[in-house]
Amino acid sequence: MVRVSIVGASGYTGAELAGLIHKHPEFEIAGLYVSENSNDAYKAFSAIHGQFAYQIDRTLIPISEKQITKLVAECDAIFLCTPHEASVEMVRRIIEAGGVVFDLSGAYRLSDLSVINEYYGFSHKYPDLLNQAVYGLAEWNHADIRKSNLISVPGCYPTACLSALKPLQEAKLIDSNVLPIINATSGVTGAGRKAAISNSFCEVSLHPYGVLSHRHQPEINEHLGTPVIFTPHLGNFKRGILATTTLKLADGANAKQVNQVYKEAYEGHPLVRLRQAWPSIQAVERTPFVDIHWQFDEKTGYLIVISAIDNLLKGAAGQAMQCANLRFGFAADRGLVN
Ligand SMILES: NC(=O)C1=CN([C@@H]2O[C@H](COP(=O)(O)OP(=O)(O)OC[C@H]3O[C@@H](n4cnc5c(N)ncnc54)[C@H](OP(=O)(O)O)[C@@H]3O)[C@@H](O)[C@H]2O)C=CC1
Ligand SMILES: CC(=O)N[C@@H](CCC(=O)OP(=O)(O)O)C(=O)O
Repeated sequence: MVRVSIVGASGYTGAELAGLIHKHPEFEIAGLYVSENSNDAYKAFSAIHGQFAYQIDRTLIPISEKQITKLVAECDAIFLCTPHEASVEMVRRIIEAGGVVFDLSGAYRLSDLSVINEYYGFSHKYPDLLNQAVYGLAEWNHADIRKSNLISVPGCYPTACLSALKPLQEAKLIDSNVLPIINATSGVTGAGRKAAISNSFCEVSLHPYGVLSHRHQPEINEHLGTPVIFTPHLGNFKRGILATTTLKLADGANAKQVNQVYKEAYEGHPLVRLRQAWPSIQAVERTPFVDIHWQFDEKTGYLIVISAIDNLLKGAAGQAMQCANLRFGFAADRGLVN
């Protein structure tokens, strides 16, 4: 069995991951951790996440950045389900101690230090590690994920958007003179478990945020290889993301070519479902899949692509599990689909 520890296990993505590992035939939980001064230190994991009562009988252990190194000797891999700033330092310590880390935060997803500073508001101290990090978009980077000790798991919106757009970009079917426009809506778990006025029950309706300034725009740009306009929205539901992209196809490109590139890109990748109907959040909620469907308008030359994921699964814990499967030599979907 592959023994793994989860830091940030009281949070939403950490809890999902604990659930996935608990039922995985090849992995087992070595330990569940929270921060040094956490209000949840020494509480039972299932006291916070009641769905795991009588299933995952574990205590949340507090851990400091400095103590993280000791985990490396006690398990085969560490998942960081922690805030970006906390991950920066913990990743460095794990890698220096010879460990394997799957970081769910945005700390190691971008390569340009000035872009990190602009969008995350801190200066990154470890440019060498940024170069070493493999971006864990599982269907696209599986060969590198298998060999890496530092896997940076993509953000939730980028997973939905890149899954929809990469087949077209790789096949050069997008008109490079017209930026793809992405409008995406997320459920409130996307913002994490910590209390905030903007995420409280009576404040959430359906509204845009981070317009022209969200950190996922440079993440999509970098890993797609072409700039986009990305506008996120918050919706009044718990989990899921639906992303609608409107883009102009390159001159001469047609519907048949589009169908073919999607088919070829995702042949043999069972967690991507090329649907014959428009995706919905209901169809992906609590599943590890990304659903994609598209339609070409011959009159205007524009293509509409819609993708949907569960932000906590394909957008976070599910994809982290896919990466861990690949890194430890299992099929990408092992333990994720029955
Ligand atoms: N929610 C989502 O849909 C997605 C989230 N992500 C990213 O994944 C990470 C986790 O997100 P999410 O689960 O939503 O966040 P939550 O706020 O729900 O959970 C964060 C967890 O980290 C712990 N934590 C905070 N600071 C530290 C620290 N210094 N050391 C150790 N543990 C710490 C918290 O516990 P405590 O503070 O009590 O110690 C808690 O367990 C974030 O970086 C987020 O950006 C990525 C994709 C999707
Ligand atoms: C609804 C909501 O607030 N969503 C989060 C995205 C969560 C996520 O995937 O992203 P990171 O790992 O990059 O934080 C946001 O917009 O900040």
